[in-house]
Amino acid sequence: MSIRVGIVGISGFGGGEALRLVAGHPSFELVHAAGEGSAGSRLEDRFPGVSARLAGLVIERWDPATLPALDVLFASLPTGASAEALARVPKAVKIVDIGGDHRYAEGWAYGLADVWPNQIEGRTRIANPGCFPAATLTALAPLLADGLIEPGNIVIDAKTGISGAGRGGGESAFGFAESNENLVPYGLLRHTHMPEMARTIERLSGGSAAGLVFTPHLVPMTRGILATIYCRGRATTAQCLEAARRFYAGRAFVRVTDRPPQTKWATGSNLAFVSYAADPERELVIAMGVVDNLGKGAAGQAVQNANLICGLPETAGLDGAPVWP
Ligand SMILES: NC(=O)C1=CN([C@@H]2O[C@H](COP(=O)(O)OP(=O)(O)OC[C@H]3O[C@@H](n4cnc5c(N)ncnc54)[C@H](OP(=O)(O)O)[C@@H]3O)[C@@H](O)[C@H]2O)C=CC1
Ligand SMILES: CC(=O)N[C@@H](CCC(=O)OP(=O)(O)O)C(=O)O
Repeated sequence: MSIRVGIVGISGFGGGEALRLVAGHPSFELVHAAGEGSAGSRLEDRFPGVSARLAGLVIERWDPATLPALDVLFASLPTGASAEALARVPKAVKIVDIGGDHRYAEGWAYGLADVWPNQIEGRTRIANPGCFPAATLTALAPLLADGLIEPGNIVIDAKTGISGAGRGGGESAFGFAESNENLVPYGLLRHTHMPEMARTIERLSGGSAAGLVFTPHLVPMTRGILATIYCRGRATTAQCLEAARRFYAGRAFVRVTDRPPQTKWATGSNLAFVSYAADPERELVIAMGVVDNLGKGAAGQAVQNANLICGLPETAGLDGAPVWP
């Protein structure tokens, strides 16, 4: 069975990773690529290593009115650029939005695929989580589900690779000379991912109010996120690990590890690694979550979501090993 796929924003980092995953997917066939500045170029002009089968595909100017017949559209546009246009995509086309315009929007399922797969299956509009929420919420979900930490008292200290800012670059974008051998905090007290994380923490904890502090830092690496999360709770390390192993039993993409996870473990994959260290005497629980910002943080999770809504095995096209070293 061939599922006809389109990618809008294909020249960007998220779109490029979606291209890589779709090109290697056993059931997906890329039939449409779209963008703005890149419109008119062939895929091989932008991606010299693309397979001969896809090399000649021309990137179209993004216009929902001229879409060919598609089963699934991956949208990887700058946040703020997709809401109006995606509303004009025909209902028959399933959409996975990698950007931030539809998280908790009406009619859209929140695509935290390892936690709520059943709420994604059967839907046609999926909002992929942000990259920091993907790392953070995957680590916190088992603790919140078991009441092991207080949802009102959470401090998230996250580190991200530079590709998280996109090719176009967000407010945190720097050139090589500024980002190499440098460590840069940004978005303090007002990062756009805070409301998304707060809302999801409330869902995970059965409605208790979330209270969180979140500070992301840019580090000089291309990919990867490590979220180190400080919480209040009386659990032991063993209880936290056991809760996570139970919560993610049978789930393909979350690995619960005894030792603290490292960003390189996830590079190029849709994996998330979680681990915990806790001191009940001090009522301190440290949760750690690692993802590739372009994998579980973007295109990997998007393909997982597309698999779920297309009735495919969740792991289709995603079971390759990470890149090492
Ligand atoms: N980078 C990451 O790690 C993550 C990114 N995201 C989100 O994914 C989305 C894409 O991010 P990312 O790939 O990093 O960003 P990039 O800047 O790398 O790419 C965005 C792409 O969108 C295209 N584009 C911009 N404006 C328009 C428009 N008006 N119409 C059509 N195409 C347009 C551009 O294509 P062209 O070259 O043709 O102009 C560009 O290549 C964002 O919402 C981002 O927040 C989410 C999780 C992680
Ligand atoms: C390094 C860097 O700039 N990272 C981005 C996160 C990318 C992401 O997940 O963005 P959306 O939620 O908009 O999809 C940021 O902090 O805004």
